[in-house]
Amino acid sequence: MTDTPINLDSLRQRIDEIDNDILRLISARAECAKQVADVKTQSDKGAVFYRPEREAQVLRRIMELNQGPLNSEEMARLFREIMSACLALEQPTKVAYLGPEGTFTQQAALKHFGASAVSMPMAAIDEVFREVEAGAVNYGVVPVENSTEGVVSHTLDSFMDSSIRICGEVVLRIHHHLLVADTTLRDKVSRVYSHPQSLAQCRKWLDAHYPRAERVPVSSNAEAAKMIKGEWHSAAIAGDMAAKLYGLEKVAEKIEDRPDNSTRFLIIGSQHVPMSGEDKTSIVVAMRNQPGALHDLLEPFHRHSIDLTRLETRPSRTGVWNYVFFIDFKGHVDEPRVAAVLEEVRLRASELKVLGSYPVGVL
Ligand SMILES: C=C(O[C@@H]1C=C(C(=O)O)C=C[C@H]1O)C(=O)O
Repeated sequence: MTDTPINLDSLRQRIDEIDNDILRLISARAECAKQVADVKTQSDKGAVFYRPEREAQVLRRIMELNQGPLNSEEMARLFREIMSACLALEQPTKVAYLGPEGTFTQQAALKHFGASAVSMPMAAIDEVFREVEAGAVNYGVVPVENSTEGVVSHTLDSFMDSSIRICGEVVLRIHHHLLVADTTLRDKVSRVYSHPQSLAQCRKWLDAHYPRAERVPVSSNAEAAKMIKGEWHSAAIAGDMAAKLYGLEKVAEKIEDRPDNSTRFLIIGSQHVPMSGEDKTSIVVAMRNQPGALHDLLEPFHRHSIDLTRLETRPSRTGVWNYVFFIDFKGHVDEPRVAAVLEEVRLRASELKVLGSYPVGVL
């Protein structure tokens, strides 16, 4: 090793000097953010402090400028936290998420808003919607689709009778672990608790390693983690946050059947988000029950070369909504070509609701 004491000392002195600079610069940035808050308060009626499009632009710019040695995701994560703290100086952001504590949705909320946001667990998806609608919180975070198991239908259904808008998205890699408590007899595990989606995502692994264990679906992975505390023959499938929160040990790590297993979450609120330069739009459309309805709906997108990223059909719950399609596509409602397509779709559909245009998830 070349680390003689003299070298180590001088390197640490250099790090101290750099830290002084970082401290000074972060403080200067925070001062600026406070001034931004003053400008917003003076110019807006009911000032909106959190600006998803601006945050996405800041993070994308940092990732582009970054030249290492830290990788761009890591660098963006650090800037995410700096912005989170700056925004908290403007206004503390309250975020409701699908709880209980320790769920992947909480992890998604943390990833999107950073640690300075105040996050509150809700017992169900429609409660998250209600809290946002009532103005009790600024934003909500709900899961919407999983790469292995598909759509979270509760979330889509909640949009049908709500005025809530989508303000953002965040995608999380989902790693599941088999967890036990310190009182569990590991070789006697006869029951595995988890959320039905997680059980499904680990089906093959369970078939291979615990073919005889009873699989018990519960309301969330965090709930599963909590339940096994008093049961010596039970294990839970959950993620890192739940493992840490309930002090459980990992018997096996990353047991999801697909290595690219990920879940997409939506940030819901009430604001219109301006263009960030790389955006998505979500709409819900009802078509009349007639042959060729789906073709008529999709044709304008094709003709205007607009990229669809998701198409989901839900059964209608009212007479008006015969066939209901949830469509995500690349682009923003403020772009003329998108506005033109939506105008055409509006003429062909019996109902069209724009759920929101928002920045494509950065982190
Ligand atoms: C500073 C602003 O307010 C908030 C904080 C941001 C930041 O720290 O960079 C960015 C967007 C907003 O969420 C702003 O709107 O520019």
